[in-house]
Amino acid sequence: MTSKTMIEAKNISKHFERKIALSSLSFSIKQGEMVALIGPSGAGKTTLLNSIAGLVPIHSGELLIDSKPIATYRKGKIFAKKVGVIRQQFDLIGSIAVIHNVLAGRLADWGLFKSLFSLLVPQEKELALYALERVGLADKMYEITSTLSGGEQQRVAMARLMVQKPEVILADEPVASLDPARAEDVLAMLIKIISKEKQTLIASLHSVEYARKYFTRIIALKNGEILFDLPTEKVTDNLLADLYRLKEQE
Ligand SMILES: Nc1ncnc2c1ncn2[C@@H]1O[C@H](COP(=O)(O)OP(=O)(O)OP(=O)(O)O)[C@@H](O)[C@H]1O
Repeated sequence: MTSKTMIEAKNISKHFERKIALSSLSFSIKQGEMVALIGPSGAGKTTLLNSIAGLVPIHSGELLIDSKPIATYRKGKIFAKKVGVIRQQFDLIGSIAVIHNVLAGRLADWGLFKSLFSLLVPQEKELALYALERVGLADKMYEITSTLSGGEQQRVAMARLMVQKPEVILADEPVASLDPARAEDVLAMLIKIISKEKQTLIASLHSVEYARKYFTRIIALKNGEILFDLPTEKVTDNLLADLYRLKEQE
């Protein structure tokens, strides 16, 4: 069975005033791929993820999500079912119980009334419980979100994504704020959930070790350009040395 193409970038470029953040990038990503975006600080990783998330507009080129130009989606329910984002700040509401943050993943499917009513009487509680069990937080369902540790909040954000079930998940440095043991744990959990649901993952990472261990494909960005785009097993130490070499050493 051939998988469908979920994301297709054709010569996309983005600049901030005179700074070129993305320089004519082209690639395509199929359903079910696990793609790590690596590269030195300022390479354009966040900008690329934000472009695919529809958070920053590109200046030129074409960006297709599930074969349709991103601009045709507008912001809304249909896009939320296609693309979900885990950001470094997790975008959780700290002052409400964990269950409400998890069920916020259902907003794309619920009408306004059901969404508001759910704040009083949580709707589809079993769904939230199932997702929280999967990330090992079932006992924290009614705790106020801001009282959880950074790692736990990261897992709440993941439970919310499980409930939202977008086809593509974009994660910007998903484990940067966690200690190494917790980071591995969270990353392994994320990969497991995503492969089971046949979702597509694109994550930016500073850890080459994690990129090699958990992802099937690595796209390396440097100065807004793709330095290499290869299946993980083809990424050599020489290529990595080139990627992270400082300018004065070139
Ligand atoms: N809002 C902005 N305004 C101006 N310049 C920006 C803006 N966002 C990003 N840039 C610039 O675009 C380039 C790419 O930034 P980006 O954040 O995408 O890199 P990155 O690879 O994610 O870096 P890091 O690994 O440090 O997060 C950088 O030179 C950055 O300074």
